[in-house]
Amino acid sequence: MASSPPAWLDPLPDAAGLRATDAWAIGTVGIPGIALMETAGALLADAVVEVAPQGPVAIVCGAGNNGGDGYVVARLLRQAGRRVRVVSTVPDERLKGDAALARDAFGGPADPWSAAALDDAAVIVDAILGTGASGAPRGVAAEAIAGIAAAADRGIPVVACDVPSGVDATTGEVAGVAVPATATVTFHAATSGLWIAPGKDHVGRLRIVDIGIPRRVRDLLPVPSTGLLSAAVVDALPRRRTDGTKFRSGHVLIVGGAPGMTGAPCLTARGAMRAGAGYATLAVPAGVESTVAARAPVETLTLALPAADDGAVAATAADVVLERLRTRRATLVVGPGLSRGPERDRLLRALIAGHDGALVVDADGLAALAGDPEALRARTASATRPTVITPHAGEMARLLGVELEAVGEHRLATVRDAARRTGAVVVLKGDDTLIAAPDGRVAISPGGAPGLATAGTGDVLAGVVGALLARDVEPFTAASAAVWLHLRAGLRAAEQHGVEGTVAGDVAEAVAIVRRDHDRSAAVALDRAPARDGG
Ligand SMILES: NC(=O)C1=CN([C@@H]2O[C@H](COP(=O)(O)OP(=O)(O)OC[C@H]3O[C@@H](n4cnc5c(N)ncnc54)[C@H](OP(=O)(O)O)[C@@H]3O)[C@@H](O)[C@H]2O)[C@@H](O)CC1
Ligand SMILES: Nc1ncnc2c1ncn2[C@@H]1O[C@H](COP(=O)(O)OP(=O)(O)O)[C@@H](O)[C@H]1O
Ligand SMILES: [K+]
Repeated sequence: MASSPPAWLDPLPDAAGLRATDAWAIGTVGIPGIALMETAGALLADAVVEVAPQGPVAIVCGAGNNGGDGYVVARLLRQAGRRVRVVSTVPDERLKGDAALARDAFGGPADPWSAAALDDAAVIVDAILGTGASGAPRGVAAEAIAGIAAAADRGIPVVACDVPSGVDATTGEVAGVAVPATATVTFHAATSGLWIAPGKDHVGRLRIVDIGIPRRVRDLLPVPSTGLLSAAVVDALPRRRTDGTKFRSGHVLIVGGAPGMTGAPCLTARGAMRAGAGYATLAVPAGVESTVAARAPVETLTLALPAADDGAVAATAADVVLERLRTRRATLVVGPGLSRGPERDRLLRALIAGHDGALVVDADGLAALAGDPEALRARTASATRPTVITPHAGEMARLLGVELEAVGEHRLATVRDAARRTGAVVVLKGDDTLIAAPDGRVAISPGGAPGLATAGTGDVLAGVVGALLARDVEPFTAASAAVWLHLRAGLRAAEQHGVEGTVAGDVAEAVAIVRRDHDRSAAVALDRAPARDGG
């Protein structure tokens, strides 16, 4: 990652980064490892008590320091009068260093793993694998993880130590079995894998606790290549000026629509205009132009394009679109409701080759590039042609020519691969949305807005991205800000209409409200800032 990451990305270390942080605290600052482990164990014990204030506690420990944390919890809870049963996935003699010290302080070896140890537990502590795990859980560790999952199915809550065992702390991948935690207590900083599906869905309530590692470590170690999106991304966006014009506010030209699919491009136009575009043009097949004009926001223009035999846009429409773009600079958004077929494949290639400005490819536009992500390289090689693509998992699978399951299982690797191969900024949509730049940086949007899981919200997002690119916002920032505004709009729309009642149009409207509220609170913060020298 570049040496100064954007201020709006909260760095998320990978497992190696977190281990380096621990090593720095121990080796350079001189904090004994066992002291860190004691603090970690004490904070974990607090969480266990919150989850289950009484009743027996079953603690399952692994071979490494994650297991060591488990022995600290065991000692502290036993001292507090709880009935504690500790089982280990490895023979006692495997324990070394701090983990062995913690075991000794607890007062001796644990019993070997047995599923029966969980039977009467009021709560289970998963201290099997942490940031030192690699690959799918093996042997007794795998057996114990499966046993904990079965107990969780029976309703026993599970508190995970640092990371749910079986979840890759860096990628969020689950190669075999993984613990479904009720809560996860993670130390110093949450790693990227805790935010990415499917691992994210095993974390439960996430608590990040301070174990006494000085914060300045952030400035000393390499900056992680992944980060969590923060509200500050909106501060990076330009605002309309009093001397602005509708064209300076940004022009978005949307190519899409087909018989039976007239709503999609209209939603894209709505998203674009509510995100600040001053001007939007809907370029649609001639046969549906009047329908689209009737359904689109009244502020938008339409442009009739030549249609193919199926009524959808013909390949020759590229000339009409490119001619319009020559006379009126715009960000091109291609794909919403476009429909698929060879005509669209040729259309896409002509637009990619001929359009010199910013481009967003979404939905059926991506289907036209199936198995050929490199088709975008010729244009992305030039910095003057910012390109953002916005696939969901199915569109991503088609684009890269891989199985849908593979995208779901390897979201971080897949989005990075797509960005590298296309040279574009790639938005892999889902509950967690990942935004990758070709240089390897990834911004993670944590999701948690199920109201967005409804038809047409992706079309709205494409319009928001288009509007921000049309204001000359750098593409990684534009895509990230669009995803942030869209997520918040999904939450906002659900406040008003309920999660079940939210529709895509509500989300487009809410984009404007979310932006307004953000800008207002930013203005208030400025008003409250201390006066500068002489002011
Ligand atoms: N450092 C510090 O100061 C602090 C660290 N802290 C804590 O330490 C944790 C990191 O500890 P760690 O580095 O010891 O690694 P950890 O995750 O316990 O597991 C390694 C063991 O698991 C094994 N193993 C690996 N993969 C496996 C697999 N797929 N399937 C089965 N087994 C597998 C591997 O054995 P192997 O198979 O390689 O012989 C190895 O023995 C961190 O998450 C936090 O909880 C806190 O106390 C705060 C201070
Ligand atoms: N649980 C979820 N499942 C699917 N999409 C979700 C979910 N939560 C939020 N979203 C968001 O909703 C949007 C759906 O887009 P997309 O799948 O393209 O739908 P459409 O093509 O109908 O507009 C994306 O921005 C995605 O990130
Ligand atoms: K764990």
